[in-house]
Order: sequence, then C-alpha cells, then structure tokens
Amino acid sequence: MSEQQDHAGAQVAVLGGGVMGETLLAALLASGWSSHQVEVTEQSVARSDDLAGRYAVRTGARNATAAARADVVLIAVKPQVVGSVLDEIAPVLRGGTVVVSVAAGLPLSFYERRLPTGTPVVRVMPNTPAVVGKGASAIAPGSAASEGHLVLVEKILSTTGLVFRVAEKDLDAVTAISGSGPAYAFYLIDAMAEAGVLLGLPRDLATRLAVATVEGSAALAAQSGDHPVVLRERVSSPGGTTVAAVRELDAHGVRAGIVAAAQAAADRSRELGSQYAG
Ligand SMILES: NC(=O)C1=CN([C@@H]2O[C@H](COP(=O)(O)OP(=O)(O)OC[C@H]3O[C@@H](n4cnc5c(N)ncnc54)[C@H](OP(=O)(O)O)[C@@H]3O)[C@@H](O)[C@H]2O)C=CC1
Ligand SMILES: O=C(O)[C@@H]1CCC=N1
Repeated sequence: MSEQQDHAGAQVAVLGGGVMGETLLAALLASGWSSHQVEVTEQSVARSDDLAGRYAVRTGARNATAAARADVVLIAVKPQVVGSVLDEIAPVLRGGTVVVSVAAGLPLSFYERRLPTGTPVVRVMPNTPAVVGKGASAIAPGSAASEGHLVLVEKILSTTGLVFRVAEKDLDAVTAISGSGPAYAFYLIDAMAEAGVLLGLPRDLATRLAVATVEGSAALAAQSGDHPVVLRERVSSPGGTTVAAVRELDAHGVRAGIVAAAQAAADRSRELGSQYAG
C-alpha cells in the first residue's frame, strides 16, 4: 500500500480471530473501516461463525486467500504459529501489502526473512484494555516500513487508547509492562476483593470497591501527572491505616515480586523470539 493511498479504502485481513484478533477487528470497525473491508481467518468454525454473526464480516477463508486480497494483513495468531502463517501468505502477497503483527517476542527480522523483499512490516504490542478504549500499545517499524505505514497502524489503533512509537529493542520490556500488565492489575483487584471478603464485606461490594479504587487511582495518576510516590503519600495519614498497610506490602516483598514478574515476562518474550524465530 502506498503512502499516498487513502487508508479508508484499504482491505484488511485479520489472521487469527482470538482475543487479540477480535480486539483488532473491533478497533478497525470503530476507526472507520466498514465490515465489507475486513475479513478474519480463524481455525475454529464455531468461533468464525460467532465473529461473522456479531461483526458482519467475512470469515472462514484460508490465510492465503484472505492475504492475497488484502492491503493490510494483521497477524494475531500465537507466536508458535506465525512461521507457518507467513509461509502460507508469502507467495501470494501483493506488492505493497503491509504486514502488521501483534505476536509477542518474534523479531521483525523473522518476518522480513520469510516475506518478499521490501515487504513493510510493523510490530505492535497492544493490551486487552484496548477493548474498552483504554489500551496502551507500542509500535515498531521494520526496515521497509515508512512514516505512512506507521500512521496507518496508528489509525487502526486510534480507538483503542494510547499508542507509543518505540525502537524494536524495547518491545520485550513493553510486553512485560503493558502487554502482560493488565494481568498484574487484575491480580491486584482479585486480591483486594478477596481481602474485603475476608474482612466481612459481601463479595460483590468488595469487588466493586476494588475495581473502582484501581480505576480511580489510575485516572488520578494519569490526570494529575504527579509521581506515584507523592500520590501514595497523600493517602498516608501520619500514624494511620495506610502506612500500616504499605509496611506489610514491603514486608511481603510485593514490590520485588512485581519487578521479578516483569523480568520473567521480558525473559519469556525474548525466549519466544529465539524459540520460534529459529
Ligand atoms: N491476549 C493478549 O493480551 C495479547 C496477545 N498478544 C499476541 O496476540 C497473539 C494472539 O494471542 P491471543 O489473541 O491471546 O490468542 P488466542 O489463542 O485467543 O487467539 C489466536 C487465534 O488464532 C487462531 N489460529 C490458530 N492457528 C491459526 C491459523 N493457522 N490461522 C488462523 N488462525 C489461527 C486460534 O484458533 P484455535 O484456538 O482454534 O487454535 C485462535 O482463535 C499472540 O501472538 C500474542 O502474543 C499481544 C498482546 C496482548
Ligand atoms: O501472554 C502473552 O504471551 C501475551 C503477550 C502479552 C500479553 N499476552
């Protein structure tokens, strides 16, 4: 696809209709693509039918068939499967088709080796809050991707939340913080809700309090721009309840646990890259 071409006319093939494929599909439709411009390939017939029913898009074609008629191919299969998908689509891609992948770990060079020389490739690391327009994505261009291709990807992601441009070397760290990060936040919410139940609150109230507290705290951090430590100090009355609680978080190594979790995620991202990029 040329930089001058109107993005609004671009045909898009989403390969893989799982959690992230559906998120991208919804983002495309929300950001101006019409349902007849988007198709999804998916192995499960039940899942294909479900997506076709809810989004009125074409589903079920083979990867190669869908990619052959696309200006933009969005790869949303597991990293383990990306190599075989690239082998299917490489022979049929039209010149100029942009390949965008959300797969964790796999380096741009992996795509560029398997696709026709000069194929523009963009790696994206999104996250699931994109479903409600509160996502954080990072994008990194391959050697043939231009400013116009990055703008196109930003347009696709425009309804999903924030989009940051990064160097590819930072994507493992991004994956560890924002890609996997929603799981850490849900873990915290679940633990807070469970604690509320332990302290005698009804589960529904405990869960709603935990969700609202995490949501409100994130909004306050984003809107105030204040350092998280300053915001934490504002909650902590001298000799009060919060300092007593935070002392326990420190004593139980929660901060160290979060750092170790993120390190493990980044390590796993690199490992996926070397394991499946071969
Ligand atoms: N979930 C997340 O929060 C994030 C995921 N990602 C990345 O997104 C990608 C997809 O992850 P996720 O959506 O969670 O995984 P899912 O398993 O939900 O989705 C993958 C989908 O691809 C389908 N599929 C498998 N093989 C093929 C094939 N050959 N052709 C077409 N479709 C196929 C699967 O079908 P079936 O189940 O029948 O095999 C499944 O529906 C991964 O590479 C991951 O790294 C990136 C950022 C965040
Ligand atoms: O768990 C995973 O591998 C994917 C990538 C980031 C979030 N989910």
